Order: sequence, then structure tokens, then C-alpha cells
Amino acid sequence: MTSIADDADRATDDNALSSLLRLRRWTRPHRTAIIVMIASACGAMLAQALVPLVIGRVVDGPIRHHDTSGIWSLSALALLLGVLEAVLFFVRRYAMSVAATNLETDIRRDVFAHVQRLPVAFHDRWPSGQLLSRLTTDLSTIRRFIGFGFVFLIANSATVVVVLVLLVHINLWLGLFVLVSGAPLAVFTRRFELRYSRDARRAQDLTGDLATSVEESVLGIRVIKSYGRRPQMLKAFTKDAERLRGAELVKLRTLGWFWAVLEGLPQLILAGVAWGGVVAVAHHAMTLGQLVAFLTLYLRLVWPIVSLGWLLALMQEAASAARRLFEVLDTEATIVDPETPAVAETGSTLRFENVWFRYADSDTDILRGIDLDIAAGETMALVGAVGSGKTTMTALVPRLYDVTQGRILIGGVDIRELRLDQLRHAVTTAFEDATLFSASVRENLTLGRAGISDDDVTEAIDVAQAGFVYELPFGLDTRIGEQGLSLSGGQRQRLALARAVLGRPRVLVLDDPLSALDVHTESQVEEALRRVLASTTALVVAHRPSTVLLADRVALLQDGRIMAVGTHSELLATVPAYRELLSQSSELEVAP
Ligand SMILES: Nc1ncnc2c1ncn2[C@@H]1O[C@H](COP(=O)(O)OP(=O)(O)OP(=O)(O)O)[C@@H](O)[C@H]1O
Repeated sequence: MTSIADDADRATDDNALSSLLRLRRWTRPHRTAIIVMIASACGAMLAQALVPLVIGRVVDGPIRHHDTSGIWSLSALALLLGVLEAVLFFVRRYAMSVAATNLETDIRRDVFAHVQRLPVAFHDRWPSGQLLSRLTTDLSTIRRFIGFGFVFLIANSATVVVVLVLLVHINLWLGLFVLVSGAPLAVFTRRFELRYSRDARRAQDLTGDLATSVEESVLGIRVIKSYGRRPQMLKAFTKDAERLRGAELVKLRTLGWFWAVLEGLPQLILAGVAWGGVVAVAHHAMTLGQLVAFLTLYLRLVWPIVSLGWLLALMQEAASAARRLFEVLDTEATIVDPETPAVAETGSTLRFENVWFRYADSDTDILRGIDLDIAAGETMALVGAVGSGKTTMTALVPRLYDVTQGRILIGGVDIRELRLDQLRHAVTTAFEDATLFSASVRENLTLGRAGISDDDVTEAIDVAQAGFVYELPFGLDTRIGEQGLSLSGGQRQRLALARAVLGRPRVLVLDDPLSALDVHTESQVEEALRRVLASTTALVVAHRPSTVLLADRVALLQDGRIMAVGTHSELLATVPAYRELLSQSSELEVAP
């Protein structure tokens, strides 16, 4: 399987600046704090840059003329500049902590909201670790850049310009020498940026792959342990970790070369400046104080230049992180509210009308012209071979996927004409894998839905025969573990069922709701379910005759079409394919 990191070379040609500029909409509300950060950082740098000029004055004044009285005012000025720098440093840190963390939270909230809006088809394609790393490490990288890198790129660039102007002002020729000999850095920097951008992107993508690996092995720990797959998993993980290590090393090597040049070149220029300065002083072209000021000032230039290495690296990483975020944000939410929703939906019939469906990354139609009518209050069992598309059909009703062709109607209204909250209020679903969240039992049941009373909750628990929740240490307030792992499969399934029947939806879609129940509990749940199904329109995927018996009629799904519809006994008597399917179940004898 190719990972997203294998495509890392794409999308790195965009200019880093244009990727970062796309973050503007989140920086706007924090504009004042960002301006304060930049102003205080520039002010602190300027205060620092002025100190050498004061030192030059000390050399040419009090020291040269042996005038100790003159030293006080210049010392006070140097002290003032030092205090000013410290105060501005504090202001910058304060503004930064407020702006950068708020900004990170805002972006994180928006990306998360968008990920929630994206259709299930998006999540089928994207490994969860990639989303995880984008919402965590990538966002931290962006925060570090905006709160620190961006501010210092501006402050350091301003310092370089101010110091160069001052150097030229102190001595034209030495100043020009510094300027010209530093020029190759610009070309070198550009090459570094391009290369580092690609290296950073690859490392970030591999971090996402590694997160996916960790997540899968944690979620699948039971399978891994029981099949003794630990060595294989460790081997696969080590391979991923090695790939990431390799990518990080490539990144560091690029940075290392750049850094070596950034450190080395200023030292070479310094040697030239020192030599030229001594010659100039010897020929009275400049004073000793001017040379001291020039050299001290020049040394102030070294740090902004050297720091340029990691500031640009941080900028490239942030640009690449921004691109990765925008890959998610630019994905359009295709399943959305209609522009003009149907005003009110009344009936609770469910109708599939010539429904075709094909998964986005597939070239075969799973459903090929489904026609099925379920009357109000009727329960329709859906039976079909493994992989025939039963789950797919149930997923179309709450619009987890949209039909490729045809339409689905509830109460005579095309479900695409209903607002999504309207639709998902009318239709509830219990899937085969009963997903529970790390929250209390009550929260897991209501999922924050409004208008659910305690009586509704009690009734749903009763229907799903999930009375075991009252025995938990804190009853309905007991927090159940991640994915409900602290509960048994049957308990999880009963809770998922209770969640689906809560609030008496008009249409209930159940995907093999009794698959993880023991025979005794199953008959209890069936009994209770029968009561709910009596007043609800339901589509129930069934693998066993006992589930089929809950339904008024049965639809047989074969080759992507509904091949037969009728009561269980009718189909049993007249459709050999149906008899064959159910005969694979040992429970056939319970059927009439
Ligand atoms: N997200 C997906 N992307 C691509 N193909 C998929 C996806 N989900 C399911 N399929 C394919 O669609 C077909 C129908 O799958 P589906 O899960 O709907 O069958 P099913 O009848 O519910 O099977 P089962 O009885 O095993 O639950 C299968 O061939 C499956 O491989």
C-alpha cells in the first residue's frame, strides 16, 4: 500500500509564502497582538543594535580623552537600552502566548468541524493517523511559526537592514564589503528553502503514517495478542519508524549544510572586516571608536543571519503543515443541506426508487437499480449473501453516502431535499459494530440530542434489554472506556440498539442488531424490539431466521437488485435462493 508520504514530492512547488498567507483568515482576529509582537521584537532588536554605537562613543570620547565624567551619561544610555530591550522582550512573550495559542485553538476547532462535515467516503480514503498528525503536530508547527518564527523573521530582517545601513554610515567601503560578500547567501537560501520544503513534507507525512500504525495496533491489540502477531507488528512499526528516522536525517543534513554556511560565511567576512578596519584606522580613514562600533555592530548581524537557518526551516515546515491542513480543508463536503430544504416531512414510508450505488474508488456498481417500498410502520428484513451490499444499502438512508443514481424517499420526500439534521432526526441507525465513545452511558445514549427526557432513556434501555447499565458503579453516569472496551460485545450492541430506538425515530435502520447477543439475551431483545418495531418503519439487515421473524416482509438482495419481496414463509416456499441462504443458518428449524 502506498502511503501519503510516497506522494510527498507533490504540492511542494507552491511558494511557502502563498501557503502561509492562506492562514490569514485566522490571524485577522489576533491582528493587534501580532502587531504588538512584531513591534516589540523589532524594538528590542533595535535597542540591542544601538548599544555598539554607544560603545563607539565611549571609546572615542571618555576613553580617548581620559574623561571619566563623560562615561556616566553614556552608561545610563546603554542601561536604558538594556532595560528597554528586557521590557519589550516581556511584552512580546506575553502577546505571543495569547495570540499564538488562541490562533492554534481556532484553527484546530475549524479543521475538526470540517473533518466532521466531510462525508464517510473521505474517511474511507484517509488514514486516521494522517488526520491525527495534521490536527496535532502540524498545528503546533504553525503555532510555533506564527508566534515565534514569523515575528523573528521580520525582526531579524529589520535588524539586518538597520545594521547594514549603520555599517555603511560608519564606513562606506567596509559596509559595502559586508553587503557584497553576504550577497551569495540569498541564492544559497533559496536553494535551501526548496530542498528543505520537500524534506519537511516527507517527514510530516511519515509522522502521519506512524500515527496510523500506532492507532491501528492499539485498537487491534486483542487480535494482535491473540494471534501472536506482536513480532510482526513490531517489525512493521520499526520499518515505519526507520523510514521516518531516515526522512528526519535527510532533513537535518540539509539543515546542517545550510547552517554550516550561515555560521562560516560571517566569520570569513569578519576576518576581512577586521583586516580592512585595522588598515583603515592605520591610515586614519576611520577612528578607533568607529572600528570598535563597526565590529561590535557587525557581530550583532551574525545572530540574525545564523538564526535565519532555523527560522527559514521553521517557515518551510509551517508552510508544509499549512498545505497538509488545506488538503483537508479544501476537500469539499459533498453531503450537505439542500439550498431550499423541504418545509416539513410528514409520512414515514421508506422508498428506494431505482437506486444505484458505486463506491468512489471502485469501478463496479454495488447496487444496480434497487426498488423497494416499505410502508409506514412496516418492518422489512433485508437478506442477502455476504458482501451483497446490505450494509451499503442501510448507509444510504441517513445519507452517509449519496446514491449514485435514483432516489430514496421518506414520507414521499427525496432525502436530499431534507436538512441533514431533519433527516437524521427522522432516521436512526444501529450498525453491526457498536461504536461507543469514552463518555458516560447517558451521553453515549443521547449523543447530545436535544429534547430527550429521562423517561425516553429508561424506555430505550428497556427496549434494548440494556438494564445492566443500572448495575454499573455509577449507573447511567458511569464512564465507559474508549470504544466501550470495558463492556462485553453483547452489552455494547444492546447500548447501540438503545441509542437507535431512543426518542422513537420514524425510520429505524438496524444492521444485524442481534449478531453479538447470546441466545437468551437475543430472545429478550427480540421481544422488546418487537414492541418498538410495531410502531416504527424499519429496515433490518438479517442473517438469521430469528431476526427475519421480527419483520413483516423480507427483501432478498442479490446481484445488486431486490430479487424477491414477500413474507418469510412465502419466500421460503417459492424462492430457492432464499431458502438456500437461510439454510446456511442452523436456526432454520425455528422458522415456521
Ligand atoms: N468503503 C468502501 N469502499 C469500497 N468498497 C466497499 C466499501 N465498503 C464496502 N465495500 C464493498 O461493497 C460490497 C458490499 O459490502 P457491504 O458491506 O455492503 O456488504 P454486506 O452485504 O453488508 O456484507 P456482510 O453480510 O458481510 O455484512 C463489498 O464487496 C465490499 O467489499
